[in-house]
Amino acid sequence: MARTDSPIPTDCTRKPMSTTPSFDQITPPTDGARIRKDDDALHVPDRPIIPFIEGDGIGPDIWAAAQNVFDSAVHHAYDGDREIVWMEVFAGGKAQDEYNEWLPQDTLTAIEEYLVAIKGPLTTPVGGGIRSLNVALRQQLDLFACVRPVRHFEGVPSPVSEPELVDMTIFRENSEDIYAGIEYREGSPENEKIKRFLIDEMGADTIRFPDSTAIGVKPISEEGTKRLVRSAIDYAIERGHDSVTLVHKGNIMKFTEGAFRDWGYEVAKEDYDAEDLDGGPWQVITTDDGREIIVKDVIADAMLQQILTRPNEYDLIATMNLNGDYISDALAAQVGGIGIAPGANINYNTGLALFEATHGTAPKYAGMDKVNPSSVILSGEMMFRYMGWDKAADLIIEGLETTIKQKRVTYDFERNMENATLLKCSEFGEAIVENMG
Ligand SMILES: NC(=O)C1=CN([C@@H]2O[C@H](COP(=O)(O)OP(=O)(O)OC[C@H]3O[C@@H](n4cnc5c(N)ncnc54)[C@H](OP(=O)(O)O)[C@@H]3O)[C@@H](O)[C@H]2O)C=CC1
Ligand SMILES: O=C(O)CCC(=O)C(=O)O
Ligand SMILES: [Mg+2]
Repeated sequence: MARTDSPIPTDCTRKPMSTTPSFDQITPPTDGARIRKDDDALHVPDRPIIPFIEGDGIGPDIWAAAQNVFDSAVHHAYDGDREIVWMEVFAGGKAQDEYNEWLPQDTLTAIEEYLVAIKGPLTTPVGGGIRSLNVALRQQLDLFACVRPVRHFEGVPSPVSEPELVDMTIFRENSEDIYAGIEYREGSPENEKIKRFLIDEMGADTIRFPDSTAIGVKPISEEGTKRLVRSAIDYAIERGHDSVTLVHKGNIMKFTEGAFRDWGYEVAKEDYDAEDLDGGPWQVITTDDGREIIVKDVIADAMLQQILTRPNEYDLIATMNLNGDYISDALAAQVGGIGIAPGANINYNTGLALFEATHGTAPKYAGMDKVNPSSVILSGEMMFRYMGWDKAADLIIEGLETTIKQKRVTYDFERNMENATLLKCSEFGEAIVENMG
């Protein structure tokens, strides 16, 4: 049985609202209009204002190549009747320069007001310094689903023998888990306090080295789990997928990851009238048009083996934040690497969506015009589909597929391909444009 509240249908005909949000330092463009959502539909004007964050490290290189592809795809698809009105907003290094802050309020306001945005990667130091700006954006905007489709493009070199069998979409819970940042440094008074509480009051007797232990907390909630699993099931219903796999390590983390599994099955039963498959716990949902969607579960370590040995048995994956982070890079490697792995951070209730590449800032390649821009380009392709601009999205896929088949590729593919032509990041973007339609 299908719920009706998402994925969000689009309506490209309605007139935009006229109110303009106020900013400290940004002047919004006057020649575009806002995307907005009401009555569960996304309303996209012909000249939508879309905020973008260029990103750190390789961000400026891949953004320049991608923006060229996006503008060309829209122009080719709609012959000048539609156009993206880009609005730069700041986070990371560039925000330090512009605002002397890592994540200015202007940026959060812009994404909230304009509803659909796209970003490049942002740097996060390990072991100290600022907490992740990527995670902060997801948490502060409550973008609870990180949606990462992974599939193979013909001709892309891969470390596995049948990469074409990989066609999965990861729904990674984006707002909870150890990413909540509740952790206490070894030796700090807070750490001591929490350790004493655990040992003296809660009877914890398995902290192996209590005098030198850092502590982290892993919050997993019923609400957080259920809204994520609901989004995955709705997506499966809407797009014709045949299974949703709940991935967890519930045998060890019984009350967090184990509860994720149980709450996931509860959603299937309570919201979609699912029935036990062969006595359970697997569930089967029958959609309004008579299709069957299996909701099943796999333990996370086994899943990392299964995606290599039986990739064709998996379709949509719903999992918690850390598992999703690991699985998305591992799966991306099977289809050619994180240079070609797109993603989106979405709140399916509010419609707010921030599209972004799966990879990071790859600092050793920054400014070299070298890396593969496909990840952010395909994130834009997802963005166009989300907006209902499928013709532009189709042109991007056509341009990318043809360019790869011509063996004109960036270093990451060229090093593993016979007789390929090595292109710079910008040249690869231009080749995609040449090959559109
Ligand atoms: N969402 C985000 O903004 C994310 C940010 N980060 C942050 O990025 C920084 C660097 O992280 P790091 O762990 O080095 O991971 P990265 O993803 O930045 O890079 C790791 C490796 O992946 C390959 N790679 C990455 N991007 C591309 C690309 N576009 N084209 C081709 N190959 C690519 C390169 O491999 P090779 O050298 O083998 O070719 C690169 O050395 C950290 O601060 C991290 O926190 C990390 C992940 C996501
Ligand atoms: O925020 C970061 O630095 C890492 C994020 C990350 O790895 C991801 O989004 O997959
Ligand atoms: Mg990651």
